[in-house]
Amino acid sequence: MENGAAPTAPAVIVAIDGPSGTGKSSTSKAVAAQLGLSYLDTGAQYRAITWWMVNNGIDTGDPHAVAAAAGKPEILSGTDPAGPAITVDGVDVAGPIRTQEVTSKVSAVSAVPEVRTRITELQRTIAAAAPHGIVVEGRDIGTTVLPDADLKIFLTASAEARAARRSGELKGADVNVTREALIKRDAADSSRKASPLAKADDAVEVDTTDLTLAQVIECVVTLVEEKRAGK
Ligand SMILES: Nc1ncnc2c1ncn2[C@@H]1O[C@H](COP(=O)(O)OP(=O)(O)O)[C@@H](O)[C@H]1O
Ligand SMILES: Nc1ccn([C@@H]2O[C@H](COP(=O)(O)OP(=O)(O)O)[C@@H](O)[C@H]2O)c(=O)n1
Repeated sequence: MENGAAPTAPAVIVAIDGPSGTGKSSTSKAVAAQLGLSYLDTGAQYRAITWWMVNNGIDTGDPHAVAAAAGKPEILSGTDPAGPAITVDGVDVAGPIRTQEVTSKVSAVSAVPEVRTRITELQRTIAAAAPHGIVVEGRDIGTTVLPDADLKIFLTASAEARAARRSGELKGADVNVTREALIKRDAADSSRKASPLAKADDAVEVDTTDLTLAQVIECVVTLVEEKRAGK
């Protein structure tokens, strides 16, 4: 099978977690496209709700205010790996959710339990509806959102490699500033009470520090194909 899922291939649910810059989005999109699966970027959903809070004057540093507003925005996520769309109340926010302001506030918003309950429910509904299966990437997919996933991957990489990758994207960004911001966000995501960033006990850990993106994709595709063959 070269491209797309064979009509008889069983649906497969893949959870890909890990800290920032380990390659979750690039790997997940490519694996989903190659195997004919749907794709869900859960970080984009947390960014979208954060964008809405900022746009509506909610103090993102006040967990009570964030909790009270958590049910208000309507967040819709597309699942096409070739063009994953995200809208809030009908507005395309694919660009605005990537600003520095949203990036600096997203950890505080996503630590609020009411936000997580709402977004987790959306994620489970989307995963259940995927016809051939789905690759879902985030921080708590293997541990909390989809604990029965067929395959769980936990990507890691050194802080240096991750910072170099991220500052390559943010043209002109100082690599040391990027590294500190990334470490701070990972610490916040790992230490929160409500479903923190964590490796599930049954996840396969892949250290991508010295691997090319193509090598990581190949590794994950092989693991998915092995799972499918055994189903
Ligand atoms: N193994 C790798 N080697 C080099 N660059 C990579 C690798 N994996 C991802 N990248 C690049 O690093 C950046 C961050 O990757 P991304 O997939 O967005 O990470 P994450 O979703 O984990 O934050 C992207 O520019 C991507 O192309
Ligand atoms: N499953 C998830 C996914 C993201 N998040 C939050 O959303 C933020 C942005 O996620 P992202 O995947 O877009 O982050 P990067 O791609 O910038 O690393 C994370 O830093 C977490 O605070 C989460 O709490 N749980």
